[in-house]
This record gives sequence, structure tokens and C-alpha cells, in this order.
Amino acid sequence: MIENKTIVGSEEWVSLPQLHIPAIKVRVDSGAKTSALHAVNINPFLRNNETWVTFDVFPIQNNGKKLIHCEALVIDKRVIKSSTGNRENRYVIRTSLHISGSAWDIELTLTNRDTMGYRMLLGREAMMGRMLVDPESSFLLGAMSDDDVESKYNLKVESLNGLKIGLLASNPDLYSNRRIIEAGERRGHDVQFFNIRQCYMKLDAKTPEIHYRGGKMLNDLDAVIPRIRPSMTFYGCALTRQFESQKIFCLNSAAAISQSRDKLFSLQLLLNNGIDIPTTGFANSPLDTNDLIKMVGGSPLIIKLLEGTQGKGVVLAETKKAAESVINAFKSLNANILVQEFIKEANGKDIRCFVIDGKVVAAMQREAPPGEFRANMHLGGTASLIKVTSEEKKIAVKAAKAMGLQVAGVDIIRSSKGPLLLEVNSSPGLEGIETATEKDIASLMIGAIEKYLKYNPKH
Ligand SMILES: Nc1ncnc2c1ncn2[C@@H]1O[C@H](COP(=O)(O)OP(=O)(O)OP(=O)(O)O)[C@@H](O)[C@H]1O
Ligand SMILES: [Mg+2]
Ligand SMILES: [Mg+2]
Repeated sequence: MIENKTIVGSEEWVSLPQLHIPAIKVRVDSGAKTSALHAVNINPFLRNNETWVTFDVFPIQNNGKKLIHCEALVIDKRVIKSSTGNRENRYVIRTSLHISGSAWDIELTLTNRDTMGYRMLLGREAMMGRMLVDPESSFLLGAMSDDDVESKYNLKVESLNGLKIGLLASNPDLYSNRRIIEAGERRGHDVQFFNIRQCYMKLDAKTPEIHYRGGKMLNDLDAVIPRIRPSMTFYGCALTRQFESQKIFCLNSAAAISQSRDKLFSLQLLLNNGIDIPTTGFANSPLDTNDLIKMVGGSPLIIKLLEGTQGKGVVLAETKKAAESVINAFKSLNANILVQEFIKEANGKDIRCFVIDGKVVAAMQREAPPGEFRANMHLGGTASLIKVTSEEKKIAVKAAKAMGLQVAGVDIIRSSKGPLLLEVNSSPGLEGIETATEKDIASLMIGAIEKYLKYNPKH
């Protein structure tokens, strides 16, 4: 019966019209029993008491732009062993396969293995009685150029006017992240959320790449907004650096973010740029504790964990004895700390200046709840509108510039000696400041990207 069978190569182009996939390159694999489709966002739902699935397919290899939403009736759920030996419980659907003028129904399992090079695998069940494989050849039933594929998918027509912006963060439901996406879309851009943990990259001189779990490529973004939480600094900065090396604009560079995460380094840098800070001491050994306390003017004094955030690692030691115990306790845990003169006259208040592209776009005062000296909102601090002086504005702008940050939350404390810089944040939160000032900060952040990229909306 060999005469009636079509000879195919190890790769071929097919189409799946019921799924609205006009062309997809398959790996012909007679070693696999069932055929598989590389799908993401696979979600079951009930329709007329039957289980269906919705799923997304990126049908074109190395193209993260073209996405097709599919739905199909589930005919089975099966444990499938992949070529690497992993077992996975997969949905099975039935759909019509069109290949070189013939069509027949095949079963397809849905899988979202990232590592699958081909978007579809054609197994022996689908080929049974119809095909013979010549493993040495490819595209015996017809090759397709990139242009052919593009025209099948109308890729050129589809392109948006706006910018493609990626938001690199950890939690899409966070107020700040929701606002950034919303503001970007409102200004006509395509803003997509990417979980930092689900991005991975290929370092290569000729074809460097950044991928997202599920196979999407992120190489074609126009800009990236990194919003890296402290626990993700190392990986998040490596990822941001990779975008930079691929000439994708990042709203805050990896270098600026990583140096802002080192409190000591930041304070040194700020001082070197002529910005005043509360007198600060740092020592490696507990043997120097006594002198360190003296250096910053004795008690009461502030002790800060270098890795602390949200006020959690900041302690006020009222007496010299208390200071010694706390410093030595931290040291015995091998924690890195700095000690700092306590600005009592601030009365539990500090000022947050939000700097974008060299301008203070909003400012608020934060006030600690009664009995607390730390003004952090996470610790119950309240925010209110405040008019900052031109000196304070200058300090904030200078600090952001010294740190190399296009977007920065600059914290200033009012002392009897004048305004002093406390710290500079590279992923400042939007909720407190937008609420207190009723300013659309998210939109101003997107505006900074537009300005840098010289983007002109074509109405
Ligand atoms: N030297 C100081 N004198 C008086 N109050 C201080 C001093 N340093 C910090 N504070 C208060 O404690 C709060 C927290 O300190 P700081 O901002 O340095 O650390 P953090 O909030 O833990 O860091 P991050 O803002 O990065 O989360 C400040 O907002 C301020 O209200
Ligand atoms: Mg702070
Ligand atoms: Mg900080």
C-alpha cells in the first residue's frame, strides 16, 4: 500500500483551520504516539456539561507577537511521557489537520513545555495509513519563506501604532503595576506584564535572546519598566541588563537599580555628589562598637540593617547601652548594619519626593503613627500633601541624578541643620503618592519613555 502514501520529511508545514491556525511548522516524529501542540494559558471550562479548553498558541517559531486564542472540546485527559521522560497530564482535543491538499482529523495533546523547539509535533497515530517518513528530508510537501508566513498571518497589518512596553515585576495585582499597565494602554501602547521569575535569556554574540515561559520572545519590545522587589535584585538586574544589551530602553538601568540597593554605597555616592545625609557610621567588627557610637554623636541613635526595607530593619536605640546591645546582637548574626545620628526634631516625619526624568513630579509628607519614629506607610504611616522647598527639590533631583535613576523615590528628612537625604528608592510605590497628591504618576512614567524614544502618537 506504499503507493497511496505520501512521503514526508522530518519537518513540514501544516494548517489547523478549526483552530484558525493557517500555517504551523511541525516536527514529524514517528517515535511519538500522539501529536502535540505547544499551547499556553490552558484553561478548562464547562459548556453544555462538556469540558472544553481555551488555550493560546504562538504558532510561529521565535515570534512572540502572533498569538492565537483557541478553544476546543476536550476528548480525553492523558498522562503523556515526553521525550525527556517527564510525565505530564495533558488535555486531548480533536481537530482537522490540513496538509498538502488532504485533510483528516487527528488527536492533539496540549502541552506548554518551554523547551519544545517546534510548535507542533506530528506523531505516528496521525500519520498511520497515510504517510511515510523520509527522515533525511525536510519540507517535501512545500517550503514557506518568512514572507509567506507573514502574509498568512497578516503580520504587517496587525502592528500597533503605540510602543511595546514590558513591565518586569513580580505581582501584576499590585496597585503600582496595575496603574502602570493602565496608564500605558490609555496612552495607546501595548503594555505587557512579565513575571521576572519567568523570563530567561540566551547570552550569545550573534543571536542574544530573552524568552518568557511558554516560548514567547521578548526581543522586540521598545521599552522595559523594571520594578524589581529587593528579594529579586540579583536576577532582576541581570534580566534588565540583558534588555539593555539588546538596546531595549529600560526605565531605570540595571546598574542604577543595583547600586541603589546597597545603602552604604548609595550614601557614599550621594555624599560625593555634595548631598548632606545624617552622620553615619559603619564598622566591620563589634570591637569598634564603642567608638562607632561616639562617632555619630552618641545615643539616641538609629541602627539600620543594610538589607532592610519598609522600615523593618530600622531600630532606634535610646541609650548607649541599648545601642551597644543591638549593634552587637546584629553583628553576632553577621548582619551588615550602619549606625546613624537620630534626627529627633523630624518628629517621625519624612518627605518622599517622586522624581521622574530630572523633575520632582510629586511630593508628600509621611508621618509615623503615635509612638513610632519610622514614617513608612507599611508601618501605619499616613501621607499628606506638602509643599517642598526649592532646596529640597534640588536635593531630590541631584540625588536621583547621582544615582543614575530616571525614576526615583527620594526620601528626605527635615533636621535642624536643614534637609538631609535618607535614601533613594529605585522602584518607588505609586499608591501612597498618587492618593496623597491625586497626580497621575503612572502616566508621567510612560511619558518619560515616550520622550526618550522620541515617540509621536499618530493620533
Ligand atoms: N536618622 C534618622 N533619624 C530619624 N528618623 C529616621 C532616620 N532614619 C530613618 N528614619 C525614619 O525611619 C524610616 C525608615 O528608614 P529608612 O527609609 O532609612 O529605611 P527603610 O524604610 O527600611 O528602607 P526602604 O525605604 O528602602 O524600605 C524613615 O522613613 C524615617 O521616618
Ligand atoms: Mg524608607
Ligand atoms: Mg531603601
